Amino acid sequence: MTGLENTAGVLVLLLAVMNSDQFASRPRNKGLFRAYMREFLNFDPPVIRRAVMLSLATAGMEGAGLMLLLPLLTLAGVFDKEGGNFPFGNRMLTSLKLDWNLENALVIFVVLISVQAWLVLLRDRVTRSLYLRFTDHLRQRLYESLAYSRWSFLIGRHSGEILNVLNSEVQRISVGTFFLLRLFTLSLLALTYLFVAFRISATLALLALSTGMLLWLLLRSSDGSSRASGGQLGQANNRLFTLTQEFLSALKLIKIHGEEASNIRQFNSAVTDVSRRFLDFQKSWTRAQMTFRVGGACALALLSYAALTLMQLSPARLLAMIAIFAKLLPQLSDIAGGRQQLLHMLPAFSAWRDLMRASEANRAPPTNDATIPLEQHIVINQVRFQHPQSHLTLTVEHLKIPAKTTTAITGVSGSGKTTLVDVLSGLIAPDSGSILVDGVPLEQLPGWCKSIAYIPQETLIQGGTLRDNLLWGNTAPSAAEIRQALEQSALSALIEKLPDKLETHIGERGVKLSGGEKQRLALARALLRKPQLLILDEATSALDGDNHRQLLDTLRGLHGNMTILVVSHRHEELAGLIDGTVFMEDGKVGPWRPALADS
Ligand SMILES: Nc1ncnc2c1ncn2[C@@H]1O[C@H](COP(=O)(O)OP(=O)(O)OP(=O)(O)O)[C@@H](O)[C@H]1O
Repeated sequence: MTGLENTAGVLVLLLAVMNSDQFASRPRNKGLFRAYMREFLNFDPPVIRRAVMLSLATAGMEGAGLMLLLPLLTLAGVFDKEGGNFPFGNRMLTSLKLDWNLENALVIFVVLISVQAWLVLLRDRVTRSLYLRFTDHLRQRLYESLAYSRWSFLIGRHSGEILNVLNSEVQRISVGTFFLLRLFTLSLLALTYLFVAFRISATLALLALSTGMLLWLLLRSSDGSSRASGGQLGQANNRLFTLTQEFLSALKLIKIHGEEASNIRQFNSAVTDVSRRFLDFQKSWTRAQMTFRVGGACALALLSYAALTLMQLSPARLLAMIAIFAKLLPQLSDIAGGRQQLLHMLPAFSAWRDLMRASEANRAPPTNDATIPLEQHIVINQVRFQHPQSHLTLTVEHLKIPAKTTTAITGVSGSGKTTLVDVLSGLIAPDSGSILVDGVPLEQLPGWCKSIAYIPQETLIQGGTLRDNLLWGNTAPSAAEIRQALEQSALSALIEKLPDKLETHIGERGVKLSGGEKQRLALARALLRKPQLLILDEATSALDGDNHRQLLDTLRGLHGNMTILVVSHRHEELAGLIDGTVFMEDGKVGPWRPALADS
């Protein structure tokens, strides 16, 4: 960072946290706030610098406008010469070589206000786009980090939690950042007013400042509750997202079991909880502002009294002071409120940072686009793997799967078939042992996942058209390639019958397709990848007789073109299709046995 950026950063930091000892008194707050500021200041230093400059300029113009106020009133004949004797305002007029008359002073006043309005417009545009882009940046950084993190890390997190951080927590950071920028602007303006007040009457300004500090100290008590309610709001949002996510994924089951009412109850309670947490904070926030305003009004009355009776301030100066304090008070109350908003936002930033750190610490090794050919065999030696908190240990002494064969992986439910496939495809790194593709260790093959097509039991079908689904995850296949994939997966006849052909919309998650059609669509999409290794993980088990037979016919057609693994606990149905079998029991993986010997 340049010196100027540092200065800008320090300015933001100083002014945003006017009462920084409050943060200092809570080390976690302080550390979190620093981390947040670092993230923000490193985001786009030139634009932050511009926003700081514009805020300084608008505050300067506001100050100049105020300084002109009293000479103007004197010229207008409202006050006598003494009341209007303000060197700065007078100097401003004389330095412009203008006659000291009302018309010129009014023109300058209008010009000052117009320039200020223009600067405010520029400042607001810059700051608004700044905080919105910062929000996007946080969201995109986290998304990218999650996308590149290890599978083992992702499956350990509830998707509701991830959704909550990506959506509502980042949104709360956005609101906090808006208040940070506002706090900065307001603080500058408040300083400007105080500066002008000092020029009018230093004693009175000092008195006002001390009263303001007193009010400020009074409000410190609500800081802790702001922070705490921010944390509680985060938890309530987390529950809401988790429930929503679970509801959506279990929709069919909920309907079949008639569990709508209990789900609605849970959801309603989560929604009310979020509102309650939010209202709790709003209450303390508005209470803080009200305290400031009422206290401020009392202080203003006392100060006016003191100024008139004890200090014998001229009416002109007194009027100017009242005008300044009347402007200053709402600003101070907004500053106090803004601080509460920042404290309230910190737990959201903490949630974002924790998830970000965890996913970065679990970053998967990089992959590349080069397809790895599989010409000879996949060999697994002495592999061991245990899922966290699982009773099952996957154990492979030695397994050799010949290339271009079709192999059935069989075993009872829970014997570890999917785990074996995850290890084979590089999704899970084993605790020990080696996996060799044509003799090369998997760790040296960053493009291995690009050579694999995987079809799970629960196929991923997206909304949109048939074509959208075919192209998902595939880089621009030609029309001939699409035709061939559709032929191979026995989908051509169906598509021919549809009026919109490949442009037919299949509804959300493909609800307009049957289970078998979805599986064949998934197979066509998989074939478009031109995989070296095709894995079907119980992909046929949910299909009825016809669809099942059709899919097996398709696999028969692919036999010998690529290495195929069919995970199934009904391997007898694969007779005549497979070259070999791997049997699993309680996590132990047997050798590859030729199909003949198996039967
Ligand atoms: N994400 C996970 N986290 C923790 N443990 C897991 C996870 N996935 C699987 N396991 C453990 O591994 C065991 C085997 O699961 P796996 O899915 O590999 O078996 P499977 O043979 O494919 O079962 P099925 O035929 O029912 O699909 C499970 O019983 C569970 O203990």
